[in-house]
Amino acid sequence: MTVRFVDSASLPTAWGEFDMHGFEDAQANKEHVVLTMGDVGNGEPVLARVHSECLTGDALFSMRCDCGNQLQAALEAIAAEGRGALFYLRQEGRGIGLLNKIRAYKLQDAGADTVEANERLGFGADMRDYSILKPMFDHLAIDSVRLMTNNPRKVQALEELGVKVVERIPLHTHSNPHNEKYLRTKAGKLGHLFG
Ligand SMILES: Nc1nc2c(ncn2[C@@H]2O[C@H](COP(=O)(O)OP(=O)(O)OP(=O)(O)O)[C@@H](O)[C@H]2O)c(=O)[nH]1
Repeated sequence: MTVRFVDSASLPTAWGEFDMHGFEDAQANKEHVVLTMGDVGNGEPVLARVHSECLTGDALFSMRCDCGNQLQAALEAIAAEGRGALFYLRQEGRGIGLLNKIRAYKLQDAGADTVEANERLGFGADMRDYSILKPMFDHLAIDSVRLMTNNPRKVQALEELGVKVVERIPLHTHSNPHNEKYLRTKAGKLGHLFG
C-alpha cells in the first residue's frame, strides 16, 4: 500500500469549516480525502465516518441508496460536536467502480437485489479494501474513534488495522420507496444493523 499524504487546505461547508487533507494512492491511481474539524490528534476518541464514494447518492441526489443522507448526517454530527473526521474513500460501488455500479443497477431494475447484481457481474458482494485507511489514521495521529456506521464489517476492518473503535454510533436515515429493498438487502445479506 503506497498511500501518501499530499496537502491540506480549508473547506468551508454548509455545516462549518473543515480542514481537507489529500491522500494519493499512486499505485491504484486513486485520490482520497479526509475532512477534519477540531484537534483530532489529541488522543481523545474521534467522532468519525468512513464513507465510500457514491457519486449517485453523494453528488447526484439519488434516492436508490442511503449514501447522500448518511454523508450529510455525518458532517452535521461532526460540526455539532466541533470535532471529528470524515474519511472519504474512492471505492465507488462497494469497490466495483461507477460503470459496474450502473450495470448492477440495470440488473436491479430487472429484479436482482444489490448482492445478486454484483455476483452476476462476477464480483463479490463487497469488494472494498480498508487498508488504505491506515496511513491516513497515522498521518492524522488518530488511534481511537467513535464510528458512525450501521456496518459491523467496517468496525472489524478498523480494529484489524489497529484503530480502536470505542463506540459504534448508528447512522440511520429515512427510507423511501426507491431504497427500501436495498436497505432490506443490506440488513438481510450484508449484516447491516438497522433499528
Ligand atoms: N455495487 C453496488 N454498490 C452500491 C449500491 N448502492 C450503493 N452502493 C455503494 O455502496 C457504498 C456504500 O458505502 P458506505 O455508505 O460507506 O457504507 P455501508 O457499507 O453502506 O455502511 P454504512 O457505514 O452503514 O453506511 C458506496 O460505495 C456506494 O457507491 C449498489 O446497488 N450496488
